[in-house]
Amino acid sequence: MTATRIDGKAHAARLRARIAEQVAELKQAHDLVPGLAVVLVGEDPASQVYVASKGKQTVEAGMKSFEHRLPADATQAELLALIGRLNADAEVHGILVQLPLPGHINESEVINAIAVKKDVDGFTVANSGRLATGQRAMVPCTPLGCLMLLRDQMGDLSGKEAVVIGRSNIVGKPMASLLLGDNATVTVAHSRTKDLPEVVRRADIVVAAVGRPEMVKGDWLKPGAVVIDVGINRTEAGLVGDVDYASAVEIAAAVTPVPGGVGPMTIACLLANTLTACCRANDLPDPAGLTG
Ligand SMILES: NC(=O)C1=CN([C@@H]2O[C@H](COP(=O)(O)OP(=O)(O)OC[C@H]3O[C@@H](n4cnc5c(N)ncnc54)[C@H](OP(=O)(O)O)[C@@H]3O)[C@@H](O)[C@H]2O)C=CC1
Ligand SMILES: Nc1nc(=O)c2c([nH]1)NC[C@@H]1CN(c3ccc(C(=O)N[C@@H](CCC(=O)O)C(=O)O)cc3)C=[N+]21
Repeated sequence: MTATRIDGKAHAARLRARIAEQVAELKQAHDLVPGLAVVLVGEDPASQVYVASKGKQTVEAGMKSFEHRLPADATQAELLALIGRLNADAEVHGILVQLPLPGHINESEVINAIAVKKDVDGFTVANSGRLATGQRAMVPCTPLGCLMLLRDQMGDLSGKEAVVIGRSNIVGKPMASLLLGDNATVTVAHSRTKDLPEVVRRADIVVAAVGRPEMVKGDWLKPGAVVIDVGINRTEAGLVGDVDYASAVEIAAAVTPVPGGVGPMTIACLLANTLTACCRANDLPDPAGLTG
């Protein structure tokens, strides 16, 4: 039997509709409009595509979108000055600095200049630490989107064996924290992991965030596993994930496709975090069902 194709695109569209409703209520009850500022340094074509779709979906949800494009040779001081202005701007509730940044810029200094309450990516040290210690945080968008898809597919994750492949600060580590928060038993694998197929074979949940086209094969999987493919790899054959979808669907219970899986959820969760940041900035309760 072939696995369920987890329709991240449709799930994200439903999530955005719920966000738009809550944004309309916020406007009506409190005359507040959430605002998201996106900062893009340089002209990386893939980044341009994401930034454009983020701006479009922000406006469609009834929020304000502010785009700031800096040339590839912009200095770190210029970037920090811009972040300082956005931190002080009452119309801006969320700030996203598109990564990667050009090599001459210190990424962590820039990210940590973002006001913690406006850090809708959840990438500052303060928000990473809050998530890791179980305190109220802004949760990184991609892992939050993966968690929502997993809960939707499996219900309670308590006691499930989860294997996260990849240990980056923006995907793998926060994903592991979220799965622990839902009481899964979590293994984090990486490039030094010995016998990765054997590690993956014990997992009820596999989250692949590696950046290697179609690395995870169907015969690595435990029959009935739920597989979340975070990978976005541009190959000559087009956009592919980190999971070999064709062989995975023969063994798994459910698999996310690329495109149309995690990617659209990432952007929807960015909108969710912007709404959450706006509510928190105004001492209102968190929006229902959006914070993970
Ligand atoms: N859909 C979405 O919204 C998003 C998608 N992405 C995509 O997700 C993927 C991962 O992104 P990101 O976390 O930023 O990537 P990083 O390059 O920061 O991290 C990759 C991780 O994979 C591990 N790894 C590399 N090779 C292997 C291997 N052969 N076996 C096991 N582990 C390996 C690395 O291990 P080590 O630490 O030892 O080097 C590292 O921990 C990329 O394809 C990226 O484009 C990213 C963000 C959002
Ligand atoms: N500060 C920061 N925050 C990020 O969240 C961030 C970032 N920098 N840098 C780049 C990565 C990557 N990322 C994606 C978002 C959406 C899709 C997405 O919607 N993908 C579509 C396909 C899009 C296409 O065709 O290119 C899909 O999977 O269906 C993919 C990748 C966010 N990132």
